Amino acid sequence: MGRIPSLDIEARRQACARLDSLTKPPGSLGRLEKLAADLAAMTGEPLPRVDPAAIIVLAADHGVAAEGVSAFPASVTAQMVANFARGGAAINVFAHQINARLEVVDVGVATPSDQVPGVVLDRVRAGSGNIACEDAMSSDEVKAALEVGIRAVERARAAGARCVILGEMGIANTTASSALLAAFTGLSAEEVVGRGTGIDDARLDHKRKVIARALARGTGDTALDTLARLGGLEIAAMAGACLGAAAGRTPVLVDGFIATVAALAATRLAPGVRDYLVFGHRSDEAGHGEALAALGGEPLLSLGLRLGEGSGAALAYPLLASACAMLSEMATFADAGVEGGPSA
Ligand SMILES: Cc1cc2ncn([C@H]3O[C@H](COP(=O)(O)O)[C@@H](O)[C@H]3O)c2cc1C
Ligand SMILES: O=C(O)c1cccnc1
Repeated sequence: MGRIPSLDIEARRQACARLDSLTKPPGSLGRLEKLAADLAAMTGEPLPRVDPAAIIVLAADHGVAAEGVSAFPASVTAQMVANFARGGAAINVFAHQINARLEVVDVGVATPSDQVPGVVLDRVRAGSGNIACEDAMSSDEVKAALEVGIRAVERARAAGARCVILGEMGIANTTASSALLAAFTGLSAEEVVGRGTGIDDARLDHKRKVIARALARGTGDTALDTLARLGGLEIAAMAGACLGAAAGRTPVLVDGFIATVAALAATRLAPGVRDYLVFGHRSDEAGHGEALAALGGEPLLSLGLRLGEGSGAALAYPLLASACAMLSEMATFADAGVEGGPSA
């Protein structure tokens, strides 16, 4: 992976000039105009394109599931991987709608997905350690997981992808994500804990205590160390995917809570990643607002989703495609003979 390039100011300038020459009052397409200009700056293309999109779902298990922090058993991770492979999950449906390539990568499901056709096996270890009482993984394992994400983005780009959507599957990963968010921001367990798959009040209180125990073991001196102590294999892989996409000027459409925390981790590893992030939606998971605030992210959609898998980002993708189409396909005042253009 190379260094992360700066945004292309000249491509943004050209995109902005064109936006003002199109047959509409200046600024009347609101955030779509900013999105078009941002995508030009990211890609270095005055007329950017985001099609085709590629969705990468990273899957792994979490030792902390043994603490009873999820409404579902850890075995659901492997079962959902099989469901993704058969095409039956929400993300399969949304991927199909936006004609996106969907790849499911086993980074560390407890039971290897080697019997599941179509799943990419790029395993670092069989599930992470229980962060309540041990590190999630070693520093070398974090580095290996980052590489898994970088490789997945390289495959997507080789297949022609111009935009990457990162999704995840891993029972108990909202616990690890909350712990990471607290470590990166200095917030308390109370401020970052959420209901994940839908736990009740008693379990929420227990989950908060589990996160507090994990944080009390120490949060690490570097972002890599924090990921090793409190993270998860798929979260580290998603962070690596953000690094790889940014290095190749490929916009990353960020999903919900877990994906946003992974993106935050990536920016702590390499601040330049931030320039390549577009935020798809505001999740109902309690800590998502804090994760977005830490990144200064303004999501496109707010639909009350709390699923993950990349689902909210996939739903937001048509807005990116519309921004690009608007910029390249609308007529200018001059072309259309409409009065009142920029030079009038
Ligand atoms: C059937 C099913 C499908 C899912 N798809 C995504 N998640 C989401 O829920 C999990 C995180 O919540 P928690 O931390 O409470 O376990 C992750 O796997 C996430 O991707 C799912 C969860 C379930 C049960
Ligand atoms: O926002 C998310 O990514 C999320 C929220 C709850 C459960 N799983 C994922």
